[in-house]
Amino acid sequence: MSSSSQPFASTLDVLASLLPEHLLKPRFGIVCGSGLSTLASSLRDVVEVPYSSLQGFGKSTVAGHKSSLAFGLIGEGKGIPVVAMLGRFHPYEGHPLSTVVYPIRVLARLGVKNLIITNAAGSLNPKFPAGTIVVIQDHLAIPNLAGPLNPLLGPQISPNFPRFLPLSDAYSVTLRQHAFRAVHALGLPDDTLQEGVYAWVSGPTYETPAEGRFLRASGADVVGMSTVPEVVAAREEGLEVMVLSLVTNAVVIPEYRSIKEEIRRELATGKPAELKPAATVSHEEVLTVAATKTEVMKAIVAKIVEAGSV
Ligand SMILES: O=P(O)(O)O[C@@H]1C[C@H](O)[C@@H](CO)O1
Ligand code: HPA
Repeated sequence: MSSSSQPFASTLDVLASLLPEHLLKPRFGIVCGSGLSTLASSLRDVVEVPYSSLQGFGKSTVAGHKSSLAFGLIGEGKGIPVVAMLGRFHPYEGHPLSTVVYPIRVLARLGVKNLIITNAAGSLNPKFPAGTIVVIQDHLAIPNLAGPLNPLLGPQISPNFPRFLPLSDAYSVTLRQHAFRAVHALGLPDDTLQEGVYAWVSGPTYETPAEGRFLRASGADVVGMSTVPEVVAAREEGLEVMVLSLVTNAVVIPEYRSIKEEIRRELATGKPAELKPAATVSHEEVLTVAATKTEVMKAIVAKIVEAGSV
């Protein structure tokens, strides 16, 4: 899609008409993942702009995602202007990839230079239980490997962008360092924050045990249904990017049980085989765990913004 077919001018005009001068040039963008929209509650002087008033924005249809941009200040004194996306768009909702990444491109055009993306994710790493926050150091874009789901497919949005975008440096070293310093400065336990690899899957189904095992064997620590298209577009726009994944559940990867063996035993002993259905994950569980960690996430995000704005 070319830049002329995206309504940037209209979106930016609306924002300029609604925002006071001191909020119009945010230094940081923050994408709030599932259940994490309350990350914006620590902003001061907040102006919230519903996505419905912005041409080019979709509507977020997933529980735990609001549908607005929140502009405000973080930190003491004059404060640092930031913009938070309260709700994102996922391809599984039916949004085209150009819509999924449109808000990121708008943030870049507002002057945002640093982007903190958050998400809720399932853990593939037994050392990362629910509640762990993972600083993402790399990703596996599973849909990109199997089909046309890269947001940069098609005509380039700007002639200034490279046709072949490198991603070996996608995750900002500076911002990741700020995150680990933040945990130390806040006096949080060392295991609050870990680092690892995010596997992007299209969803909306959660993983089968075989898929979980495959992703784990592929080197992924967490898995989720968002984020990677945003990272790719943000890098194309030249932003520094970091991702904080909040582990909300363990991906269910049980030892396989042999039904054949169980029935053989039943026939031999006369004792009925147990039913014991497998454990499952639910979005309610994801939102419940996310809610328990928003204060910690908020504190870490604020410290990263302060450190990244000096
Ligand atoms: O938008 P995020 O990635 O935070 O949301 C996760 C992935 C799915 O959208 C949903 C599954 O529970 O939560
Ligand atoms: N799998 C994929 N996406 C997710 C999960 C999961 O287990 N938890 C939260 N988002």
